[in-house]
Amino acid sequence: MLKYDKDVVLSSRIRLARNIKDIPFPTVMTEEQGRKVIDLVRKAILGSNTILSTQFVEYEMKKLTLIDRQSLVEKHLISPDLSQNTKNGYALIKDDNTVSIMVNEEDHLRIQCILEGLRLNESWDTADKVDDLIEETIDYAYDEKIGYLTSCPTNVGTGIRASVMVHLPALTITGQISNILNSVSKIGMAVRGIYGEGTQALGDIYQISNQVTLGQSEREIIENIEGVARQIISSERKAREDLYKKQRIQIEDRVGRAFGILSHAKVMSTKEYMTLMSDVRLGAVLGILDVDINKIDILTTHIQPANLQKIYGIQLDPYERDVKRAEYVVSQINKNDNL
Ligand SMILES: Nc1ncnc2c1ncn2[C@@H]1O[C@H](COP(=O)(O)OP(=O)(O)OP(=O)(O)O)[C@@H](O)[C@H]1O
Repeated sequence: MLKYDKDVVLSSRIRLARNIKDIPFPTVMTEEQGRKVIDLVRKAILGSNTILSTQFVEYEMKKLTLIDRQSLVEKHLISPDLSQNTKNGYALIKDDNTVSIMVNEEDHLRIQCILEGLRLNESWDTADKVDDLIEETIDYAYDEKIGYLTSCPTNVGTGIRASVMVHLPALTITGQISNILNSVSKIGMAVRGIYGEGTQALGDIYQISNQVTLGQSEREIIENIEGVARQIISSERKAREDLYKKQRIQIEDRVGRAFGILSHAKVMSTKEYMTLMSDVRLGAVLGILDVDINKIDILTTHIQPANLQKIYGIQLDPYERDVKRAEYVVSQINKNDNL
């Protein structure tokens, strides 16, 4: 069994939405108020007397190139929305990339902690600590009865979104996926694509999170998502086992073909990579291929458009990117010790 159920769960994320008392929400605040929010958050973290003050790096959206901002999105360190806010968007990101504090997104603060595998409780503990540190110097907009006040009513209360990013190739191949996702939606969970709201589920990867933030404690919300994640993990594992038992040749053929293309292609779009990667990841978990899934997951981040251009250090048009992507994937796949 893989550590933290990584055969199915790529990562766990906790994010907290917070606003500062007496400053209007980002949608209606002035530029000066936006600046003030940044100053307060900087002081709360970088000016604190804790080890955290030395571990965070600041990123001001307006000072970053489009590729740099896009790369942060591709690494899940900031949201697509924040990357587009070149007026007063700002982020503090921990040097090990596990914690990001997004400033002037939909709310003044979005604190997120992402860890590999199924580790929602650990992510919560970390996000909670950062939240407490900020609260030492900042007064949050908080109502005794309702809880934390947020820009969008769906986040009011605890302001928490707990999510898991899951890889579900076998449920997809066997056609059980729509039933599973429908039942998940029916019990009040949101199902999103790999880059969050409004994005596609590329590579059979889905993000499942809570919709409700009010009337339940943070721990209860986390327990619910964890419970759903555990059920999905066991359904996916069962589907993988059944599939491999009943259609051994077909699965080996599918995995082998995907690996063949990934190791020999000359031109490859992100979408094609994601489809093939899903089969190779499945093949690795089933033991058909001797490939480390941690390395596949790193490769999946590296081949995204902005990250690829950062790796090559040049700006590339879409076709050039497809050529370089194929070149990069082939070099990494064939580097056996590395993959
Ligand atoms: N479990 C996860 N692992 C890695 N990244 C995640 C995970 N869940 C969400 N993300 C990333 O966080 C970013 C924001 O996602 P999303 O829009 O779903 O969340 P949100 O900011 O909490 O939502 P909202 O603004 O709707 O309240 C996206 O880039 C998404 O890929």
